[in-house]
Amino acid sequence: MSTLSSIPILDSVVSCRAWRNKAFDEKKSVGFVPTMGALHAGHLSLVRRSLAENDLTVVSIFVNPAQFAPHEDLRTYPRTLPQDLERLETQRVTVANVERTPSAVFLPAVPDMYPSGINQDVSLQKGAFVEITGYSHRMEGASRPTFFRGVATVVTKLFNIVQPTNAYFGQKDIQQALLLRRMCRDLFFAYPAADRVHIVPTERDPVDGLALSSRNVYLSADERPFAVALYRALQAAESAWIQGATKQECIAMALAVVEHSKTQAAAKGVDMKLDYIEINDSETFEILNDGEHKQSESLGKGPVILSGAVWMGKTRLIDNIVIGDHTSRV
Ligand SMILES: Nc1ncnc2c1ncn2[C@@H]1O[C@H](COP(=O)(O)OP(=O)(O)OP(=O)(O)O)[C@@H](O)[C@H]1O
Ligand SMILES: CC(C)(CO)[C@@H](O)C(=O)[O-]
Ligand code: BAL
Repeated sequence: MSTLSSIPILDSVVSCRAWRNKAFDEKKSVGFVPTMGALHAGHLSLVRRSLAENDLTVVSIFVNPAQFAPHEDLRTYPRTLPQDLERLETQRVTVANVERTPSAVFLPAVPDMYPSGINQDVSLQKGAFVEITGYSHRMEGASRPTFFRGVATVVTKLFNIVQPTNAYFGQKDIQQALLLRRMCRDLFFAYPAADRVHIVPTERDPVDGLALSSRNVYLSADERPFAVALYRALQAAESAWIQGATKQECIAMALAVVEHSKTQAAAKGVDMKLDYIEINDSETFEILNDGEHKQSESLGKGPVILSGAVWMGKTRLIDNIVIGDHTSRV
């Protein structure tokens, strides 16, 4: 155990297991917040939720090479460990007159997490990997075909090491959270059980509503004002949906908002490119048919996900709005 901060740092799988065994002995519940660091208020809202609901809270910081395709930004991904530790130290929640603060930070090294080694090229990978098939090819999976394999694999490892009672993920990465819930259900995880995988609402910039994201630091001052166009487009589609528009009409509304911002951005020399905007079923992630609109909820079909991704120059941002109650699922 290292002591770079007032919060104990567990810098190996062995030390994390020992920490967890002690918590088992003491019959303490453990909340877990997996992150890749560069912590912002979105991460901290997950931490506070865990503090409120568990005796102990552990946060992992691990930039997972397996979820980055070879052409993606693994090398430049923001790494801000000293600030991350400072931010975690400020988090506290009082429960029954007892103040809770984060109990430990798990900071494993890449060789510790990948004992057989790790190559970002899937065709060269060796060892055990986890795939959630049939549900990973739409939305983010369509644009990042190896992403969920990398996420499911590292989160399986993290869950096996930390063995959390509860785990917390952000709605910003809604498909990731729902797929991980499905993984826990399909593979009979006990720590956490599928219904202990919690989805926490997206924290947004208080001024314009941009979803907080570690990658926002890549945005230049010129790009930043246009980055919220995706959220505005999703909001436009949402209100059309609520008024009973067809799926195609909702998408058309959203595309018009993006087009408008794109033209304004281009006038300022900012390059903006839409990756996708879609409306998908929250269970299967299949794209909704044009005929399926808001009546799908009253027919008992449950919530739908309005989501998208946009490139602002070299930065890829995602966002979503869930229509209906996704917390009732799984
Ligand atoms: N704005 C946010 N509100 C709530 N949770 C969030 C937000 N942003 C990220 N999270 C959640 O924090 C956890 C860790 O995410 P991660 O460390 O990848 O940060 P990130 O901001 O999503 O980074 P990136 O820019 O790489 O997508 C995930 O469960 C993610 O969904
Ligand atoms: C869940 C996660 C920590 C796995 O590396 C990552 O995908 C993230 O931060 O969202
Ligand atoms: N929050 C998702 C992590 C990633 O984009 O790699």
